[in-house]
Parts: sequence; C-alpha cells; structure tokens
Amino acid sequence: MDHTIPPKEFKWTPGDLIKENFKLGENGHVCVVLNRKIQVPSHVVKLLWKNAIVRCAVDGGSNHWRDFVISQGDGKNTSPTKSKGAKDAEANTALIAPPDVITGDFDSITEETVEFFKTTPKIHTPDQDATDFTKAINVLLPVMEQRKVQDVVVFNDNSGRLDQLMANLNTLYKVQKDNCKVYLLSGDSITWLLRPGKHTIQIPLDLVTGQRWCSLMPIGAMAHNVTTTGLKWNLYHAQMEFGGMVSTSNTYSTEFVQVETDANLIWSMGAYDFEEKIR
Ligand SMILES: Cc1ncc(C[n+]2csc(CCOP(=O)(O)OP(=O)(O)O)c2C)c(N)n1
Ligand SMILES: O=c1ccn([C@@H]2O[C@H](COP(=O)(O)O)[C@@H](O)[C@H]2O)c(=O)[nH]1
Repeated sequence: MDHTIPPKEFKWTPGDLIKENFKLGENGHVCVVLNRKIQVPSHVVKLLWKNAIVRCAVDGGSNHWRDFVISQGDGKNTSPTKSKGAKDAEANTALIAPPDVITGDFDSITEETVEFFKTTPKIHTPDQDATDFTKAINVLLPVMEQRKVQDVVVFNDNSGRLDQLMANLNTLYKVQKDNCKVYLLSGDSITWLLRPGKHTIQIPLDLVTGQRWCSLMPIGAMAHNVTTTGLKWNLYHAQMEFGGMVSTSNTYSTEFVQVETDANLIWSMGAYDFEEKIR
C-alpha cells in the first residue's frame, strides 16, 4: 500500500493582478504600499487599490502614496486661489481613497505626509528586530483572518536597497501559511513564494506568446526535488540551490506552468508591457 501523503495543491492566476479582474480571492484582497516609488502601471495600481478591502501604507510608503495621488491629478478642482499641486491633491484625495491605516516605526514618513493623511489612523510599530513590512503584515493578519481574506498585494519596487529587497523576500517566508498569499508587484514583475507542494500557474497568454521571462529561485535552502512542466527549460527531479542550479531567464512553452517542489522557491515573472522603457 502506498502511504505517501499527496502534495498540497496550489492554483495561481496572476492575470487577476495584471489585467483581468484586479481582484483576488473570494473575499477580496488587501493592498500594502512600501517605501519605493510606485512603478506599477497607474491603472493597475488604482484598480487594485479601489478593489482592496483594507489599504495600508507602510512608513515611507505613505510619502510615495501621497506622490502617486498627486501625480494622478486631473485638475478637476478649479479654485483660482490654490496652486495646481494643491488642487490636484484635493481632487485626487476625493477620487483615490486614502490608506485605511499607516504603520511603521515612522522614521521615514514626512510631516507633510502626516498632514496630508491626517485623518488616517497611524499604528506605531517600533520593534527594531523586524522590518516595517513584516510588522505591517502582522498588523493586518487579524483583520484578514476576521474577514477571511487571504491575499496581500504589495506595491514595492526592486530598485533601491538590496538589503530591503532581501528582507522583503524574507517577509514572504516569515508570513507563509495556508491563509496568507503575498504578492510583490514591482515596475515590471510579480513575485511570490511557492511553498512545498504542487503549483499550477495560469500564465496570461500574451506573456506566453511574448516569451516574457520567469524564474524559480531556491532562496534560503536547497530544494532537493523540483519538477516543472510548461516552461521552455524544465526541471526533472532536479536539485536547486544557490551556488548550483537557479532557474533565471526562463520562459513559457504553454499557458499552464506546473511546479512540484519539496522546498520553498521564489517565483518571479515579468509582467506589464513597458520593459523597453525601464531597460
Ligand atoms: C541581527 C540584527 N541585524 C540587524 C538588525 C536591525 N534591524 C533589523 S530590522 C530593523 C528595522 C528596519 O526597519 P524598516 O523600517 O523596515 O527599514 P529602515 O528603512 O528603517 O532601515 C532593524 C533596525 C537587528 N535588529 N538584528
Ligand atoms: O529601498 C527600500 C526601502 C524600503 N523598502 C520597504 O519599505 C518598508 C518601509 O520602509 P521605511 O524606510 O521604513 O519607510 C521597509 O520595511 C521595506 O519593506 C523597500 O522595499 N526598499
């Protein structure tokens, strides 16, 4: 008799984040803004933000959210006594919801931003043994559990500090559990953690035909047994580790990619259409 426990199965539809519903999960998603300039296409940001059930800006992320709101100015407010920036800010504050909460150790939020979001509750998370991002997720988790929300959409960017980038990936590992899926959205990519199990990722067709890049990275520990289908360069019961096999610059052979892994892997894929612009 075969006593092997079948692998956990996970299904992923990144198209929901990029171009289709801009809504995740049965009970919706939460949005988090980190301390980097927002490079995700603005229509994607606005729709994901609008559809979020909770919106959180993390410390300096609130400065970037303020900049984003102002940059979306449509000049609807025509008061002659105010500067264009102030008018746009007012118009967009009405159009784009402010964060529901701002968290952090507050070493980066500016006084101007505090004033701009003066009605938004601020939760101080002073612990210096965890990043503001990890602490923000920990603030959000009880609300997510209560509202049966599993998905967290994070506006970050892969530019900036390498240590913060690594810490952001570490947060994906730290908060992994069945009822929490965290996606990092940057200027041209989406990144999340594949836990041990069998994953089916439905790739938007234009990314398949456009042969956009994707990658599987064994960060932190070796994976002893990784098998994939649907990629151009597949793995078969392969061992992956830093210093050995790391699957970068891969791409798709079909719409459905399957990854079966015995250890955590970071999946990152190109998204959006403006790779040329930021090259
Ligand atoms: C071994 C160890 N190394 C480094 C730190 C320092 N440290 C880790 S997380 C953290 C908070 C970082 O805060 P965050 O707001 O995420 O980033 P910041 O922009 O303030 O650097 C600090 C200070 C520590 N507590 N322990
Ligand atoms: O270069 C960076 C800097 C920061 N982050 C993320 O933003 C939060 C908040 O940062 P603060 O500097 O405290 O405002 C931080 O925890 C990181 O997750 C980043 O990704 N890249």
